[in-house]
Amino acid sequence: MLFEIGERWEEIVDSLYTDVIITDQHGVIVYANDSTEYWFNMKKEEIIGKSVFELEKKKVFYPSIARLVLESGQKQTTVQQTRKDKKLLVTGNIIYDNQQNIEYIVCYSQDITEIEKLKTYIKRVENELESVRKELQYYQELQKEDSRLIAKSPKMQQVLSIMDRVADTDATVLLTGESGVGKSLLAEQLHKKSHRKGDFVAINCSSIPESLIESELFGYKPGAFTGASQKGKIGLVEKAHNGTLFLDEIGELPVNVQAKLLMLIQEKTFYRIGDSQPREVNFRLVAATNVNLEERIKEGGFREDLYFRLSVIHIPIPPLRERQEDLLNLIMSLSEKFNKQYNREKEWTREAINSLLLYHWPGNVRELSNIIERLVLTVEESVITPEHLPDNIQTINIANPIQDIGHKSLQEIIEKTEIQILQEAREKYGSTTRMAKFLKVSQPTIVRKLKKYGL
Ligand SMILES: Nc1ncnc2c1ncn2[C@@H]1O[C@H](COP(=O)(O)OP(=O)(O)OP(=O)(O)O)[C@@H](O)[C@H]1O
Repeated sequence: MLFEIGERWEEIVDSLYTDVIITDQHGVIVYANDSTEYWFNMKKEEIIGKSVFELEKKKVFYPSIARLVLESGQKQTTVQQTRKDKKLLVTGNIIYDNQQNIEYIVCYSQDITEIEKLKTYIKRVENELESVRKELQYYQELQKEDSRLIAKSPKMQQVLSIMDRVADTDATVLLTGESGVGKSLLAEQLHKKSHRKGDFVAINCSSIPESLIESELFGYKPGAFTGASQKGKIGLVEKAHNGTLFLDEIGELPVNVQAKLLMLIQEKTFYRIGDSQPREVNFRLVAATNVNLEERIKEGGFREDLYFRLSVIHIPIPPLRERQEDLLNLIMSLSEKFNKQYNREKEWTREAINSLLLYHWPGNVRELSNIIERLVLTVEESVITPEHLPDNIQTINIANPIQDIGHKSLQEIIEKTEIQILQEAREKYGSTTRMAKFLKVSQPTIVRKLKKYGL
């Protein structure tokens, strides 16, 4: 038996949470259910008899769905904003008379305020997630670089702490130190930590012929000189725009180019060769050298004013022999690197490592890296022993150290011998208490010495 709605249909429609509005063919509201009062903040009696055009104008709701239906002549759905700041998904449907003319428009809606809020929230969270992801990626990259850089010794920690403090400034940095101490690697680190958008552009001033260095740095205008490219050339200075320009071996820069570099640092402008138009650039300058620039100045090979400009932040990098604490880590990390690179699984005897630890490394990390690479690559046996090491890297014979003095100072020999004895005592006795008893010193002395040598 069919359910008889009869006159109770109004009661039923009023009980809906959804608002229902019916207009005539002119957009005049002829019916509104109870929910309408809540959504539009108006009494039903105020709504009924009003034109949707008028209510739309007063922003009771916007846009009017009935208007959209009347204008298009067909069913419409849209998102509507009410004056209670709600968002409704409204649909307007047409009821035709017998002649197929529009008789009524029935409009009903669904509250999507929460969905819209949720959408905005999800969008915001997605954006935040994206920026966190980017930041994480940045720090992972940095950590990858950091893990390449072994710098646990107090002296290197001091270097890193100065670098951290100046990284995001524009200050020019001068890195000095013997060849192979890691100046280029540190310059690259400085760029990474600087958050500069541009590239890290490096040039080794000693590896480019004097006649070419100016055009390499500053570029030239098309056809600027005989043999110049017809297209002209962008110099490294321009390539480093918004980034870092690293001038390695700055002591080798020809004096005439030094003058141009000085102008560039002071005025942030330069001229391409053959060009009369000044160009502006913004970069961070990092320079490095293993020569004594002050002596170069005295000899007339380096401009003093440029030196003062370059050394705003002067960071001396200590030689490897002054960072004994890093040595073992470097040996381990470099052999892991080359084992991986050449698909080898070479191991070291304790004696071979001892010999490396006792050597004074005049060529610094580069020399250490070259030797480890060569040994990992060329030793046939799976274990590297002292016999595989180059002749100049030999353990000091404790029984007769005088034979192995070479060019070492007494202090160096004492330190290296002490390291060797400490290592052997630890191997044999294990605990610092037993080591102290055997070596006839106090246990705190043993602890202090182990710490001093990073053992
Ligand atoms: N602290 C370190 N940790 C790991 N690797 C290092 C470290 N220092 C230097 N190296 C490595 O040693 C090699 C030499 O370093 P780098 O070229 O930076 O030295 P440099 O001081 O710039 O030398 P030069 O004055 O001859 O240009 C590079 O392969 C570099 O990656």
